Amino acid sequence: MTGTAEPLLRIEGLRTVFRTHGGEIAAVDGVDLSVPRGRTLGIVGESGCGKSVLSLSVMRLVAHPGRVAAGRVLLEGRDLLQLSAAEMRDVRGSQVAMIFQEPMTSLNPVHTVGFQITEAMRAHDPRASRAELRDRAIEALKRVRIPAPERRFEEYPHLLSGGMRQRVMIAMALACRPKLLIADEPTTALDVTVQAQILDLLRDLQQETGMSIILITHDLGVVAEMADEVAVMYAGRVVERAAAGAVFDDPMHPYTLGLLGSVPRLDEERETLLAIEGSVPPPFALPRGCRFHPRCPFAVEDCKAEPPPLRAIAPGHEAACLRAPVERLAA
Ligand SMILES: Nc1ncnc2c1ncn2[C@@H]1O[C@H](COP(=O)(O)OP(=O)(O)OP(=O)(O)O)[C@@H](O)[C@H]1O
Repeated sequence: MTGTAEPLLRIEGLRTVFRTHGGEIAAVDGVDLSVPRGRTLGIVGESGCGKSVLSLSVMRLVAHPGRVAAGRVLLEGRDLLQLSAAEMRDVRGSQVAMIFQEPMTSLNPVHTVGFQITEAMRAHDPRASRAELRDRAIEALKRVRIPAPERRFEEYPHLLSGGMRQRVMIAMALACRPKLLIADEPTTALDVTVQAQILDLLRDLQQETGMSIILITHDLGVVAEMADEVAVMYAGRVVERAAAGAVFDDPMHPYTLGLLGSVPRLDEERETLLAIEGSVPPPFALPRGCRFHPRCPFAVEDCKAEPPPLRAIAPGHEAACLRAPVERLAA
């Protein structure tokens, strides 16, 4: 990753497992990542590759029968996995906040928007008066560019459009000025125009506040627009990691090439592939060796032996592939 300054968040050797009838499975299996201050890390990969479990692990919100089995999640050097439940509650919202794909499931339909924002604020500042909280909540609605915030404050969530609901969620998430915002598919449920508005808003808010963002998405267009750094996940592991420009211009892992819908050719033009065949194997049916090898057009016998570690292929650009960079393989 670029930059030498200490990152805001460093994830080391994270492993999150679920107990199932067939035994314990690892949905996140040895992930190392870092998020620089004020920057956006995009985490991409197909459905089921472990993106959401990774973010829930950072928030310590993995529900039973799941648990974080190993690793460290260092926020400014402090390991969140070692905090007491009370300390972690304090970190959530005040230092790290999260927004999800479908805001309606996170907003309570029986309470007004204002009530929900002020309750979230009260949890972190129990001594604030009602009037103070109201003012702050309206301020928070203004920050996310919600028109007529005083009126919206009194309304119930179902009266708002999907885009407005996501703005309310962002307002709640940012109310306590977190240093890190985790956005899990924040625009997936929205139509394209609204999607662009929400991404613009997140970018503006990042400029204003200097917060870091982890943006989780299966949409490479969103990542291209937003991310400074990109981590590509496959079957619970990071398979490629670099500055966003490098991942898009010079992808080195065959899976990334597949996601980008392109294969390298001698004349350096890209030829479109319809899709990578097959799907992400579930954690209980992982192939030996490289987890991508059954779907990989470049796989050789050695790929079936050991899982390849992430290694630097170019400065600041890592890939977990014996054959990387695969551009060379086209020659
Ligand atoms: N409660 C659970 N019990 C067992 N396995 C689980 C549980 N929750 C998630 N998993 C497994 O963990 C793996 C990763 O899931 P995760 O939701 O993180 O993927 P994702 O990349 O975020 O996909 P999506 O975009 O569909 O949410 C999946 O194979 C899933 O089956």
